[in-house]
Amino acid sequence: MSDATVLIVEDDATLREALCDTLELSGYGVVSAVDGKSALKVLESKPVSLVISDVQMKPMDGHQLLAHIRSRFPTVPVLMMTAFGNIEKAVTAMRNGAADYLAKPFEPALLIEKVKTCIKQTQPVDEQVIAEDIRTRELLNLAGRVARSQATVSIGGESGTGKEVFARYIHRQSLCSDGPFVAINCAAIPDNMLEAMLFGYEKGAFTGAYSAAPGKFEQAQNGTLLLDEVSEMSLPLQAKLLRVLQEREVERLGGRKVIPLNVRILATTNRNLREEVAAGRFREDLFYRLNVFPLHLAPLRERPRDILPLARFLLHRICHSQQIAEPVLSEKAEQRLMEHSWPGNVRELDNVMQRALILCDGTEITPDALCFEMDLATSPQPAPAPVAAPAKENRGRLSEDLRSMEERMIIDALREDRGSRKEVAERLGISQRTLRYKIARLREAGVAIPG
Ligand SMILES: Nc1ncnc2c1ncn2[C@@H]1O[C@H](COP(=O)(O)OP(=O)(O)OP(=O)(O)O)[C@@H](O)[C@H]1O
Repeated sequence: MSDATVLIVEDDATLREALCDTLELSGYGVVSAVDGKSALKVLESKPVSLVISDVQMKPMDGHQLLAHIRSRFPTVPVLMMTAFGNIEKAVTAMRNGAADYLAKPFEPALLIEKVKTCIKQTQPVDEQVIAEDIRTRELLNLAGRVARSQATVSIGGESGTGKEVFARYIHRQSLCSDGPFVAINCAAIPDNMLEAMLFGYEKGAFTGAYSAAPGKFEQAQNGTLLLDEVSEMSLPLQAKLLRVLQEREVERLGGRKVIPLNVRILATTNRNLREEVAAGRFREDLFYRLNVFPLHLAPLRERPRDILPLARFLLHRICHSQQIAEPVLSEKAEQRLMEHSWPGNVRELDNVMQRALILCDGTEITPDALCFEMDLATSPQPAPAPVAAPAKENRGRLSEDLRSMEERMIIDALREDRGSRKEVAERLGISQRTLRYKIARLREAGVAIPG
């Protein structure tokens, strides 16, 4: 018995019943719909693992239904059934994102085999990469191709654009995907600790090194090491990193043994590395080592066709992890999401969706439930009134969540702009005075302010 549910969309009642019976007998949960419109209703109301749809249907044909599913339910695979001999339709469907196709008539055994494969191939929710906009699709395609080489890849782009998502994707598509994926955030760790964490250390190498420990390079052996925010590394440490990358071997701190490395290196940065080199903050030779294959993720506002599929995906991911029913986005809410400029990119969209889930009535997200970060930064209290009362246990948490989100945004922005108050205020869309006031409140509360 499988816990997967298959949705069958077929207007021919006899065939529909035969398909349902075959799948039910094989242990699948089955729901059916007579046309595209009712299929979308089913998808809105319950989680579905796979859709099997006829191509020739009216008024919405299978291709149109596929387009709706790709944009509104991007995580659900679609298996298309085409008339025998109509291979062009099958090719078009595959190009438009169908997982596979079946040419009618087909044997029940073939149906079961294809269903099994499609469901097995469905990626876990945390491995999915949404790429609906042509710019993102092209980049993903490029990432897939470069993944199979051993080239060092640097991934640039504003904060929250999905650089780590792409790095993980490259690892999964690479020849070392069976090996470990190890990430280290170079910005979050003080320099002397970062060195020990990267290269490892022997017992007694420094005060507090009570036992030997392998570094991230060793941990990533035969896999991938992601150097997140690599531009934040100090110049002396950059020199040490360069040596390891050149020699392809590492020595632990306080150790003598040379450990040969077989590690694929990926690096991300939200700064312009060329500018960092020009300003003398980043070594030119290390820049060329890391920049063998540069990929650049555009800000979300420059790939608008990603916004709604990402919003639906993020909603699905949050609801899935919290095991709650998934509300739909109203048309007006979708419009509002499209109008926003997303300075915090996909991470901001994720935050907006998390807040919307707290504020909405549980079935539909309307514009009132969309609380953007600029609203948080400009108003001392959460601005919008909930459409309906949020669940009781969430009421007290709401203002607390919003306040800590605001604090985090201010601190992140200060860190990113290296403490420049003017740029931070501009970026957050608040006056310098308001920013000064908020920083003073944070200091009073004992929060360390960067810069
Ligand atoms: N294309 C995408 N598909 C699915 N989820 C995405 C995508 N892009 C970003 N996300 C989600 O957005 C959030 C931010 O992404 P990520 O951490 O990869 O960004 P980043 O560019 O590495 O950010 P930073 O520079 O701040 O480290 C994560 O929750 C991630 O899962």
